[in-house]
Amino acid sequence: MGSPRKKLQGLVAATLTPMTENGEINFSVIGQYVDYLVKEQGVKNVFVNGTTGEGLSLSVSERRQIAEEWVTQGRNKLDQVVIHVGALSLKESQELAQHAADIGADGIAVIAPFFFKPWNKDVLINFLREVAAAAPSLPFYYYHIPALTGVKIRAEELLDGIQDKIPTFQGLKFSDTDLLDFGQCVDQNHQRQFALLFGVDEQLLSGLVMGATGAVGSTYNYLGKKTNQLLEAFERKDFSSALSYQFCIQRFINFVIKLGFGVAQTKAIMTLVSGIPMGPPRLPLQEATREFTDSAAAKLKSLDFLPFADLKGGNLGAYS
Ligand SMILES: CC(=O)N[C@H](C=O)[C@@H](O)[C@H](O)[C@H](O)CO
Ligand SMILES: CC(=O)C(=O)O
Repeated sequence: MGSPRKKLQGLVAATLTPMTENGEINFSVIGQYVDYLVKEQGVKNVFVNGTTGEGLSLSVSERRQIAEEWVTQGRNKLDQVVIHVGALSLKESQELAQHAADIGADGIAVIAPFFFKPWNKDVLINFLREVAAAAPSLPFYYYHIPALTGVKIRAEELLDGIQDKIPTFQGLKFSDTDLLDFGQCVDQNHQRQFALLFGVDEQLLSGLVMGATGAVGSTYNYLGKKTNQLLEAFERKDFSSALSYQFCIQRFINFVIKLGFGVAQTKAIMTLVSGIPMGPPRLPLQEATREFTDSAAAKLKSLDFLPFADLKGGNLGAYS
């Protein structure tokens, strides 16, 4: 603690919370899950107990145990384990923040409270500051997801001068499609001290062009390898290949969105692709149907069998 930390970069998988058929947390597969992400997907950072992890549907005790399991199983395997500690109760959020520090997590993230909502930037910052102060040694990330929280305070406004108020502020997880707002976050991050992590997987390439320093998302659980190829192509300025990868990812996400896509469906896809049972989601989410899983499986298969070279003659011709 206290030593300068490595900046959070590259892909960060928003982890699912494995559950048994009885709706209990299935801690026994988290070790396997870590190995799968690292070895099969090339993903070495995780974001635990967020949207994808059904964090807001879990008890505080469950959240603590899950965080602990990821930190323990991830030791010497993962680069960073960031714990989402947002809650409607400031007290619970502080408890989780302190717990994350105690167990040796690498950072904490917080969403805006979404029942009684902060209606301006100052109120939101006051709330975030109180949580961050409960873990003064841990990097703090704001998790901007206005479509789910209903808190639409712009991220670029929040970022302006934030380190004076929250000294541990280290960055942002930006889960919104407003590239003006995101671009203005990047623009004011002159010293590049913050991690600006893009959170809309189907639009990652746009986020990268706009200056994202990394990405957090649900699809990196099972499309991490493919997305890493996108990142590599972008790094070497091979934008034609980067776009091919993005389109391939979009074809899949577009397909499942039309069938109805959320955390329950992500659990079904991950179970299918990784072989690790993620189980059903917790109410109010409903388990994915067999029909969904079969269609998603067929789509994944067809995309994997389509080599990127074959795309060149088609709609990507103009870019190659
Ligand atoms: C609302 C939501 O869950 N967003 C996730 C992260 O923020 C994304 O990773 C999406 O699941 C992904 O972009 C697919 O739409
Ligand atoms: C996508 C993401 O970051 C989350 O599930 O919280």
